[in-house]
Amino acid sequence: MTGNQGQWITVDDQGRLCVPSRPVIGFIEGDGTGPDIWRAAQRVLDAAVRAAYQGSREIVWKELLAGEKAFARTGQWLPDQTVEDIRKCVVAIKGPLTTPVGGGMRSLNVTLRQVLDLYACVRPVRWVRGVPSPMKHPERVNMVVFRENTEDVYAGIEWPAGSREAEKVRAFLCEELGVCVREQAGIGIKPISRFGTERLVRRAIRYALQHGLPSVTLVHKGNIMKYTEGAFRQWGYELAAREFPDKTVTEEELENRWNGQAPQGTVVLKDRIADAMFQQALLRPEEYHVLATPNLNGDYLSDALAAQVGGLGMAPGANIGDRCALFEATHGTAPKYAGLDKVNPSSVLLSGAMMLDHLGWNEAARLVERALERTVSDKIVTYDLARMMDGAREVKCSQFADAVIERLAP
Ligand SMILES: NC(=O)C1=CN([C@@H]2O[C@H](COP(=O)(O)OP(=O)(O)OC[C@H]3O[C@@H](n4cnc5c(N)ncnc54)[C@H](OP(=O)(O)O)[C@@H]3O)[C@@H](O)[C@H]2O)C=CC1
Ligand SMILES: O=C(O)CCC(=O)C(=O)O
Ligand SMILES: [Mg+2]
Repeated sequence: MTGNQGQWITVDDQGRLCVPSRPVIGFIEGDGTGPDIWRAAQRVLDAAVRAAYQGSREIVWKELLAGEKAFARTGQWLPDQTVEDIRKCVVAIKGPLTTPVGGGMRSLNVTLRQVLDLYACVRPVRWVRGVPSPMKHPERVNMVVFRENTEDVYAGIEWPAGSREAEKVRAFLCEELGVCVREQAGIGIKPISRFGTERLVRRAIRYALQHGLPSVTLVHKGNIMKYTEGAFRQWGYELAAREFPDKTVTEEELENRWNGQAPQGTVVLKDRIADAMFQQALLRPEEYHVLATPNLNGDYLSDALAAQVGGLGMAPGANIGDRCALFEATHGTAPKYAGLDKVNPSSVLLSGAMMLDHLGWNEAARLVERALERTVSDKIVTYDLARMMDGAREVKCSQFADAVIERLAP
């Protein structure tokens, strides 16, 4: 029990959640447009839980500080208490947090993923009926990105051009390894490990098997970055052959052994070079289901795929580890709209629906999704969708939440 009558979620030794009827769930409001979208989403999530369970279940929210609000109140951008509280809550949800470009502090979003070891960034990209899209057939886009969340160039190992450290690394490379890097070059390191790759690909394959999805595609740039992205591909295939020998077939096996028909209950494991994957996602989206990617490819791909189903306002996500999960939209703080009660809260709302599914509260999750779809079908939308839609009624972020709540009733 906690002071406010909520109860802690616990995790058993198999990694399964034990969710009480009044779980304490942490939330970080976020910077920029974060407070607007969070307030809107929180109201809808509470209403959906009430509608689904008539008071027998309820989320007890616990605010956790990070970003500008944390700095203003504590002098720290990411207080240790926040990290500790997410560990304690096991499940939390956050708004976007600002990261300065070209200097200043490292990303708080990336730091949270690293310190909590939330190694899989899971971003489902699915079209909601009625949402305007640049695709002729947005309904064909239905993919889940599994992005490695702790390694790659996001590891934060880099030095500015001309710094003592960059010069030292340059000298080492030249003297010890015979590799010359131009003077006045900024230097970054891109670590990709077998361990990090295997746990991500394992999770992606398990997800595809559990959800009956036909394929998992490893998205890499292994022709150029042979020992990082190329290794990601290689380790992914090796993991599948070792741990899922009867459950995965490669494209080669599919053709040579199975005549193009994958056996029942198996997943086809493919790989695509990242640049080609972007055009495949536009031209033949129906051939892709789960995408397993290193960190940077997944970052780029998830925003591009979001555009195919209506934009960043419709793009949910989750950062998942073996114990904790932190849900968040794919997009950032959209600072030019901060405080205007304008942007689309659907991404964080759909992230909330993912969170409800994670808790096993599937009924409430389905209510959220259905009410959102009904609202868009009634052409009640925020500015981002309104500008692509004929005859839409453009509403504010908070009014959109009101409209979704009105449509929650079964
Ligand atoms: N996980 C996180 O917390 C993330 C944080 N960031 C951080 O956010 C800051 C801003 O990044 P930026 O590159 O501008 O990217 P953003 O994702 O914040 O915004 C880019 C554009 O996407 C559209 N958009 C974003 N959110 C919404 C929404 N809820 N509804 C409708 N449209 C939306 C807007 O398009 P339009 O202009 O066409 O209206 C916006 O200008 C940076 O500091 C960055 O580091 C970025 C990504 C993730
Ligand atoms: O941390 C940031 O500021 C950006 C992160 C990002 O773009 C993402 O996670 O998709
Ligand atoms: Mg991104």
